[in-house]
Parts: sequence; structure tokens; C-alpha cells
Amino acid sequence: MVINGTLRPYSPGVSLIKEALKDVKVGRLNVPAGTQLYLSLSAVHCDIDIWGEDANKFNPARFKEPRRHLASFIPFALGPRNCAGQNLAMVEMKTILAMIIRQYSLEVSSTYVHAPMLYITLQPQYGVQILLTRIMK
Ligand code: HEM
Repeated sequence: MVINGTLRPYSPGVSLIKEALKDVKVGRLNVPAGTQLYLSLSAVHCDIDIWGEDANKFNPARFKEPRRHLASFIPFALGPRNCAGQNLAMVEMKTILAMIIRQYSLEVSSTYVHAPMLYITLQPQYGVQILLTRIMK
């Protein structure tokens, strides 16, 4: 839930660019062959019609319930050309997170400035300073 809760507002890939190879109808929209489509993941992931008025808020508990729309959360894209490394990425993130929180408690440093920035992927402009305290056992 925490990983999905983070990938929703802060997907590393903020958009997908696709080109229609043939004339296609998407809902009520006629898309002629050759049209380039820019699909903003951020717009979908923070759409208040889908996620509610607090769509911009970090709230992993949203992922407790099954999603109403399949395409409402697509950090790894969707369909035959979705991310080939999706499962590996999820396993890596879960493993690393579990290894860290097993031994350390985390606190965001007072020097942290929240400034997501697009530089090929979405990145924290000034880094993420975190204070780690070893958990005594
Ligand atoms: C959090 C981590 C990751 C995210 C959010 C992510 C996201 C994405 C997205 C959105 C796409 C679709 C791009 C597009 O259609 O324009 C993609 C494609 C792809 N990703 Fe990832 N990815 C991640 C990690 C990885 C890893 C770890 C690997 C490989 C080890 C990987 C390999 C690929 C490949 C090969 C494609 C192209 C698939 C194709 O075109 O058929 N990704 N990824």
C-alpha cells in the first residue's frame, strides 16, 4: 500500500507518448492514424473525479479497497507494451523497504524541501534527507 501510495502521486514516468498506427475510436474521440497521443499519468493519478477531493494527498490507505477503474492507477503503463520490469521493480522496492524498516526508524529531516522535479523521470529536486535511527533489539 505504501509503495502504491507513493507511485500514485509520484510516478517516476509522468507520461506516456503513443502514436496511432491506424484510425481508431477512443470513446467518443476519433483519432486519425499518425496522431501522437500524450497521456499524462500524473493527471490520471491525481484526478479528483477518480480519487476524490484529496487526490493530491499521500494516503496509502486508498489502496485497501479494490480499484473501481483498471486504468485509474497505471505507473507501469497498461496493455501489451507495459513495463517489462514491473514485477522485478515491485519485488526490489518491497525487499529494500523491508530491509530498512526492520532495522531503522525513519524521520524526514527538517532540511527537506518538497520539490518534485521532472528530469526525464520525476525526481526530488533537492534530494531526500532522511534521519535514520537504529532500532534497538
Ligand atoms: C518503479 C520502477 C519502474 C517504473 C515506474 C516503470 C515504468 C514504466 C513505464 C510507464 C513503461 C512504459 C513506457 C511507455 O510505454 O512509454 C515502462 C516500460 C518498460 N520498462 Fe519499466 N518501470 C520501472 C522499472 C523497470 C525495471 C526495473 C525494468 C527492467 C529491469 C524495466 C523495464 C522496462 C522495459 C523493458 C520497458 C519497455 C516495455 C515495452 O516497450 O514493451 N522497468 N516502464
